[in-house]
Parts: sequence; structure tokens; C-alpha cells
Amino acid sequence: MVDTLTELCSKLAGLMFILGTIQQLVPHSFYKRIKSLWHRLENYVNPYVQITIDEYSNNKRNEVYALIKFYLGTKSNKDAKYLIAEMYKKSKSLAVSLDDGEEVIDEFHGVKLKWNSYKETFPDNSPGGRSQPPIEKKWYTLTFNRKHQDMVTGQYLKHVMLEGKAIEFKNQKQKIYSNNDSEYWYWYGKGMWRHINFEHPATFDTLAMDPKKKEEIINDLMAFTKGKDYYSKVGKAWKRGYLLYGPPGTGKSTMIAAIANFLNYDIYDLELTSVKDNSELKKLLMETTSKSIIVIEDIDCSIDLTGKRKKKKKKETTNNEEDEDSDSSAEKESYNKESGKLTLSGLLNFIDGIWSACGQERIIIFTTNHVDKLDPALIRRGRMDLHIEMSYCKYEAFKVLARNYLCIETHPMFQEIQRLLEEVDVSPCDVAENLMPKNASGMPEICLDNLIQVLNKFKKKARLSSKKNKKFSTRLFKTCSSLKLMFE
Ligand SMILES: Nc1ncnc2c1ncn2[C@@H]1O[C@H](COP(=O)(O)OP(=O)(O)OP(=O)(O)O)[C@@H](O)[C@H]1O
Ligand SMILES: [Mg+2]
Repeated sequence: MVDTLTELCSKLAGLMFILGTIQQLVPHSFYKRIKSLWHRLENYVNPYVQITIDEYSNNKRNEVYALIKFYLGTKSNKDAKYLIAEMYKKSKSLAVSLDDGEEVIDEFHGVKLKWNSYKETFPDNSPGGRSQPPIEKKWYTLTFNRKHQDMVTGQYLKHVMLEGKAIEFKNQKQKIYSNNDSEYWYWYGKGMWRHINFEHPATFDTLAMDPKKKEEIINDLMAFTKGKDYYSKVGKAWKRGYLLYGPPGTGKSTMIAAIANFLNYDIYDLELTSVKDNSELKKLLMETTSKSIIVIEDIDCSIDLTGKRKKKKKKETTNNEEDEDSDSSAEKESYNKESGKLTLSGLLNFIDGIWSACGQERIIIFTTNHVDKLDPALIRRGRMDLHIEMSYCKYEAFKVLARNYLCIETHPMFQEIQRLLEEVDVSPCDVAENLMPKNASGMPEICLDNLIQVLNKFKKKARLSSKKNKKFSTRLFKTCSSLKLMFE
């Protein structure tokens, strides 16, 4: 069969030569007719088109090849007999791909497409190359009928790329980035972000909080990830802001880890105190990727934004231009004229300025222990779309912790714990700490009893401090009354 085809091709090449000669001898219109007849004959004999995708192009790894490899990995399980399982450096699990010489038939919109995998090895003839292992050349070919060429190049290959990217993303290990000190990247020429693999075990299942609130957050996240078309329809950048607030140890950082694991997003942990000025903040933002969470922890401690705003308000008041709407005043501000400083307006631009739209699918999270200290402009809806209060541990949250730490759903001692949790403010962190088995026996009763004792101590402390507060306020009241009498 191959021999016959080779013979046919050489005959067609001969005909081509004859056609070239005819072009010079016959009138143009006649030549055009012969040419169209020729094309029809050519399509009849060989109606197939073949596209080759090499593993390397211009000495660089071809990204398209890598994406096709991911795509074919999912298709190959049904058709191909010989597969290769590989563990990529960046991958969470084993990736399966076609072995050399294998073939897969794919179908798209009812059209059959044939993929083949090839490998060739040859010795390295470069100077000193003899001692090196042989050079490997790998490539895929995609064969399809010529009449589907537009569909294949227009739609099918786009579909393969998108699917390949989705599989690559799902398999990729998550990373957590932290920003380098500006001097570090200036002098050492390193990037602005440093990263390590992110391997936090927190999930929404292990997060102790009110189940209704948890469901709301999960629904919000799911709507966000599926909202590409919606965001573009309403003309909004595809990003969402969350403000997590609450006392220490209530799970704000744990929530961030759970969100990252739920969405499989990378985390950019932005340390504002290491950022020199607004332009550096802008550069940092531009270096973040899509499908990521930008986190600013303890935003109230990171930068004295409120102080600067207060100064401005004072100035405005003296000018008799007091503006009650702090939000709009913040947006207008170009105060401080302190170019070379990180300012509130810089941060607001970071969140929703024009350059915040330079990537897609991004979540920005602020955490704070003191929500009342924050400038209203910073956390208004639209910037921080969802305000999530992480509160003290109540009974529902305790049950999640008991399941996590002791593997129990219920216990007779739960009743007393429920009663105590209604009376005292204790963080999930403190509850979790007391549920951890402290000896080898790991008996749940010991841990629960331990927790009850601690809760009782909290209760006693709370009672004492409320008594002290009462005494103090009575004394204050008395002093004020006597002062009032004196002045009257
Ligand atoms: N809601 C929670 N669900 C599960 N574990 C929690 C929760 N809250 C706290 N923990 C446990 O307590 C530890 C501390 O919690 P975390 O660091 O998330 O608190 P935080 O609110 O970020 O505190 P801070 O305000 O001090 O930063 C976590 O490692 C986790 O084990
Ligand atoms: Mg924290």
C-alpha cells in the first residue's frame, strides 16, 4: 500500500512538472481549468491533511505539545494499548500519555480525527556529544479530512488547548507566593515574588463555623468561578473581594487555605510593609497570575492608612468642606503629595483601579482583627464584596472540631459543652487545642473533660472581669456625678 502511494506521488510530481510546462504553452483560461481539475484529482487521491506538532520548536519546549499531551492522556485510556505514566515536577498526581507509535481516534462535532505519537532517537554528533545520551525527538501528528480543515483549525484545536490547560491546571501543585523586599529583587535580579508549594490540609469540611454561613461562601465561590460570561456581560473585571474579620484564632487564615484548596488557586501573600510605594504595588500586581488569591493579612496593622485619612479629613474640615461620605472623598484623594509612598489611594487602585483588570479570575482577601479600625472606603461593597465574620466557637462549629480531632459525631458530654459554649466566648483555636489528644490513649472522654474544665475557667474569668467592669463603671459614674455637683 505504502509502495503504491509512493509510486502515485512520484507520478503526480511528474504531472506537476508537465503542468508547469503547459502553463507556458496554452492560453491562461485553459490553464486555469486544467489546474482546478488537477486539484480535484489531488483531493480525490489524498483527501487528508496532516498537522505536525513537535515537542521542541526553536530549541524551546513547545507549550502546544505539552497541552496536547495532557488532552490525549484523557482520550488515550479507551483506545491506545501502550501508555506512559509520568510524574511531573509540578504535578499532584501521575499523568498518563500516549507511548511512541500509539494512535488515538478522537471525535469532535461528529468528525473523526486521528492522533499519532512518534519518537525518534539519534546520536548526538555535537562536539563532546558522544558521551551524552542519544537525542530524542518527539512529535504528534493530527490527520483529518481536508474538507474539515476550517473546523479543525478554528474550533477543534482551540478546544484541545482549552481542555489541555484545564487538565494541566487541575494536576498542578498549588503555590504560595510571598513578595520579596524591593532591594532584594533590585540587587539580586530575582523576581518580585518567591514561591514554595502550598500544601495546607484545610478544607471546608474541616473548617469549624456556622454551616449556613459556610454554604453561603461556597455558593459565592462557585458562582464566581462560573461567572466569566456574567462579568464580561455586566462590564466588570472578573475579580471578587472578601473581608474576613474576627478575633484572633477564629480561623481567618484557615479559611483562606480552605478557599485556595476548594478552587485550586495559588496564593499571593502580600506583605504591605515590604512594599516601598504605589508603583511597586502596581508592579507586584502585574506579576500575579490569573486563578489566584491575593491575600493581605492584618490589613489594619500593615499600613497606617486610617491615620493618613484622618489627617485629610481634618484639613477638609478646616476648609469648611467637610465631606460625610468618606468613600467618595477617598476615591478623589490625591493627598499627601508623597510620591514614593504607599498610600490608601494606591491600595484602592490596587483593588479596583484600571490595572487590577490585567489578569482574570482573581480573588482579593483582607483579614483583620479590628474591622472598625479600617477606612470605610477600603472595605465598601464592590471592593470587598463579601464581609465574613469569623466568630467565637459555637456548638455547630464545635461538632466539626470534635469530628476532625476525635472522630466522633456525638457524645453524652456534648450537652454540657453546648451549654458552656453559649455562655463563654472562646475561639475555635482554643477549642481545637484542648481537643487534641495529649497522651497515647487518645480517649475522647479525656479530651472532652479537658475542654469542659477549660471552658469553666473561661467562664470564671469572664464573670470576674464583668464584676471588675461593673465596679469600675460605678466608680466612674460616682466621680462624674460629684464633679458635676462641684461645678453646679
Ligand atoms: N474555624 C476554624 N476551623 C478549624 N480550625 C480552626 C478554626 N479556627 C481556628 N482553627 C485552628 O486554630 C489555628 C489558628 O487559626 P487561624 O490561624 O486560622 O486563626 P486566625 O483567625 O487567622 O487568627 P489571627 O487573627 O491571629 O491571624 C489553626 O491552625 C486551626 O487549627
Ligand atoms: Mg491569621
